[in-house]
Amino acid sequence: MERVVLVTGASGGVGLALCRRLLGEDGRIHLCLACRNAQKAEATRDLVLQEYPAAQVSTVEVDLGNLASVLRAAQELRCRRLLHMLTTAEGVMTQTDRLNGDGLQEVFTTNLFGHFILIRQLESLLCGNEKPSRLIWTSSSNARESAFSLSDYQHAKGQESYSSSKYATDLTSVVLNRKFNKQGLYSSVVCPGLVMSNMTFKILPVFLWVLLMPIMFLIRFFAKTYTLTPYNGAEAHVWLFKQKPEYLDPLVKYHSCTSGLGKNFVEPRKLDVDEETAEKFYQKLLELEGQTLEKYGDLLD
Ligand SMILES: NC(=O)C1=CN([C@@H]2O[C@H](COP(=O)(O)OP(=O)(O)OC[C@H]3O[C@@H](n4cnc5c(N)ncnc54)[C@H](OP(=O)(O)O)[C@@H]3O)[C@@H](O)[C@H]2O)C=CC1
Ligand SMILES: CC(C)CCC[C@@H](C)[C@H]1CC[C@H]2C3=C(CC[C@]12C)[C@@]1(C)CCC(=O)C[C@@H]1CC3
Repeated sequence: MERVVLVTGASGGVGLALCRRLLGEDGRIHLCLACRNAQKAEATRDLVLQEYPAAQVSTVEVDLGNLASVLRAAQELRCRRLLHMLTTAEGVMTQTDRLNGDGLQEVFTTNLFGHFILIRQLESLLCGNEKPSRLIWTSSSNARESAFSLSDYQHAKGQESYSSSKYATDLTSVVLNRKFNKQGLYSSVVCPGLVMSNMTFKILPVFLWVLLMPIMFLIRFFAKTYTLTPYNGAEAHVWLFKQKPEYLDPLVKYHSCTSGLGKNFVEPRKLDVDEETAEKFYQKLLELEGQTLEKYGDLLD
């Protein structure tokens, strides 16, 4: 049976590189590109098919920062009936987090809660299959406990919404394993390292990064997480794709690394999470999910 792999944030950066690399690893997979914009999704599909003309590639439109869009996408995916792996590679990092149309913090929703709802809505496809299914969350080395607080888990009050959302991602993955491993669903978190992408181009302009490139190649001899290209950044995702999920440690983050001479490898590092906090946070996510489903009852089957 073909394996169906859904990649969010597939239109650029690590997500697009991951799509290409997965097809290079296994041309028999069915790749589903999840993008927030239908035109971009089609353009990405064309790009991937140019490289792998025989590949099975479909698209689904989903804005992960918009819960109605997430529920509609889940409905559509449920109709397609199969899903074996979901990997997140979308993300927003901004100094000015704000409320979205659902009245939730944008960074929290896009980086975590939209995916949480998507996964919960796709539970029937992901759980109880003959072979284990898997989730791969793109987290970050920037996930910091100090940025996260249970009382303000959407990070409405602080200035570190990105770090908070990534820490929340790590917590969620730990609990998802506890709840769903028995049903054959396994979750892992990865960090792509420092990658030149639209995200980093918002921190410094492209020309500055280009000027800094020789320095960064030198730094890479000492800092292995300077992966620099999206291709290298997707190393940990691709490595996980090839592992048996039931043998992975749920309390580990898998870091994409690149040596000074450009060789890619994966480094597992223990997650800095308190399991009790993780469980409490998960209960809060369930509460928020309840409110969301009540609000959007018309989008449920
Ligand atoms: N770059 C880096 O150094 C690091 C990145 N990461 C993480 O890696 C992941 C990928 O980042 P990277 O490839 O660098 O970033 P990019 O900005 O290049 O790519 C982000 C992708 O997410 C999509 N996206 C953004 N917002 C939404 C949304 N609301 N709904 C659906 N899709 C959305 C973008 O789509 P569109 O094309 O429409 O904008 C794009 O395809 C992120 O989770 C990021 O946090 C972690 C550590 C370091
Ligand atoms: C090459 C250096 C001489 C100059 C670069 C300095 C900084 C702009 C970068 C150093 C470490 C980077 C980093 C990120 C952004 C850019 C830096 C601060 C991230 C925060 C990007 C998003 C993440 O998820 C984690 C990254 C950690 C490292």
